[in-house]
Amino acid sequence: MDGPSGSGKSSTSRGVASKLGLRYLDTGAQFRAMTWWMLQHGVDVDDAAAVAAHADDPVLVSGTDPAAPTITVDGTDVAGPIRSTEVTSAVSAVSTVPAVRGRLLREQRAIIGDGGIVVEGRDIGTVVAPDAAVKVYLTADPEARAVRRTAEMSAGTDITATQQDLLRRDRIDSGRATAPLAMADGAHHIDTTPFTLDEVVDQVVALVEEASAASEGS
Ligand SMILES: Nc1ncnc2c1ncn2[C@@H]1O[C@H](COP(=O)(O)OP(=O)(O)O)[C@@H](O)[C@H]1O
Ligand SMILES: Nc1ccn([C@H]2C[C@H](O)[C@@H](COP(=O)(O)OP(=O)(O)O)O2)c(=O)n1
Repeated sequence: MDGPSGSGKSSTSRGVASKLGLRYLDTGAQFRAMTWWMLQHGVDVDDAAAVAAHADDPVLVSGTDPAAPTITVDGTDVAGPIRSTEVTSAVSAVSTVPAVRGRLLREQRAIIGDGGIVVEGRDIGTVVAPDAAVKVYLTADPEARAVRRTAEMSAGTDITATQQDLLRRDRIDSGRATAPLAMADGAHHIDTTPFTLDEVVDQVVALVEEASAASEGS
């Protein structure tokens, strides 16, 4: 499941995984955890060489229960801190560093290798798991994405500023040389703007059921 920020990847992926009894991996949380570690250790996130030099230092553990996903860095629970505005502002820069992507790619494939999982991010269908049984690319209008994100934040958060940050990250995530955000070959595109979360979950569950019926029939 790929798509830009606020398109509904996390909530849809968790809903689909829960309904189908699958595991769940939020790769954005892994990039955020790497970014949190860099900021904690005073690494200049705009210095790609400095970030690359520390790419293998943090120890990340991702819990894959869709009802209660977890993430720790060096044994510390960082589920809250990785959503801070500081991490959100810095995460696209850290995500452009090939050493960071390479390290996380290895860990993502190891987790996926255990089978039965919904994985969400920016490059899952294109790079991490191009042979996935079902690939989904979610989008939503920028206004809808900003309204959804702002609703999650504390009262008084400015929708215009949130939308500007989403669009800034879209530009970096889509324009980077390594594994840019892009729709994978064979992906199903769902524009979630007019649909409720439950409707999108049902659409994706139907795609998975169709794919599994087709593979049993072949
Ligand atoms: N189809 C939808 N309609 C309305 N709100 C949605 C929909 N899908 C997700 N949301 C809400 O939008 C917000 C952002 O969704 P999220 O799943 O975190 O997006 P992403 O992982 O793509 O950034 C969440 O508060 C979520 O509950
Ligand atoms: N597979 C991935 C997942 C996320 N990233 C990067 C790009 C995103 O701006 C950040 C954060 O991702 P995340 O999915 O947490 O972002 P949102 O919650 O949608 O705002 O990580 C990536 O480069 N590749």
